[in-house]
Amino acid sequence: MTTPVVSIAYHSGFGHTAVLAEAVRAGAVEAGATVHLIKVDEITEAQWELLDGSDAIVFGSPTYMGTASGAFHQFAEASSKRWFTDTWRDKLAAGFTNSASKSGDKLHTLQFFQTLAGQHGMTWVNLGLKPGWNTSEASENDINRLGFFSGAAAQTHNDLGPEGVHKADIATAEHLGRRVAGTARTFARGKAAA
Ligand SMILES: Cc1cc2nc3c(=O)[nH]c(=O)nc-3n(C[C@H](O)[C@H](O)[C@H](O)COP(=O)(O)O)c2cc1C
Repeated sequence: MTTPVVSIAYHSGFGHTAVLAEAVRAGAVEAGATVHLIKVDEITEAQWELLDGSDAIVFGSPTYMGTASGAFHQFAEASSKRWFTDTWRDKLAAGFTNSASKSGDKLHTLQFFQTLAGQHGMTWVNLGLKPGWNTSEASENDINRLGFFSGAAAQTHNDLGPEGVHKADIATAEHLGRRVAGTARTFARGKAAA
């Protein structure tokens, strides 16, 4: 059986987004992937090489001032070294973010990830879930309760620590991990058969 390699390249200033990174990892492991969890603000040369050897890279960052954090942007800029050599071309990419407000302009962070993936020639894997919590009978505990399509989005109250990350958002991030791992396996099989 093909074992996909999924890397999660993320930043978390105060630990909330790290909870989601763990959830993406758990989902991808459940779907049979080998997973590397990489903190982009502490990334080593060996970890850059892990990214280079991955089938899929999942980008994760809190939303700060309506975009990914400065630390994530620094990583994105540093990835230009890979852009010159097309090292990430045709890998899969996906993304997740967390912020304090229900919207908080999180969509812009996910769109930034999509642009980054596009610049590298990567193929974007969306969330693949219908929106939750959008009828009178729906619940805030629904998976994809914030109704995003392009990636996994979470909202954590400003006055709560990482233990306050919403269970539905954790489930949404786990789903993304499973989806990326499954898609990576399908692509790997397709390449092998081509
Ligand atoms: C500098 C800064 C900017 C922020 N900007 C936003 C924002 O634009 N929208 C929002 O909803 N929350 C914003 N927040 C709140 C964070 O997104 C929120 O606290 C998040 O849970 C932090 O995740 P982390 O612990 O992984 O860093 C901001 C927080 C900081 C520190």
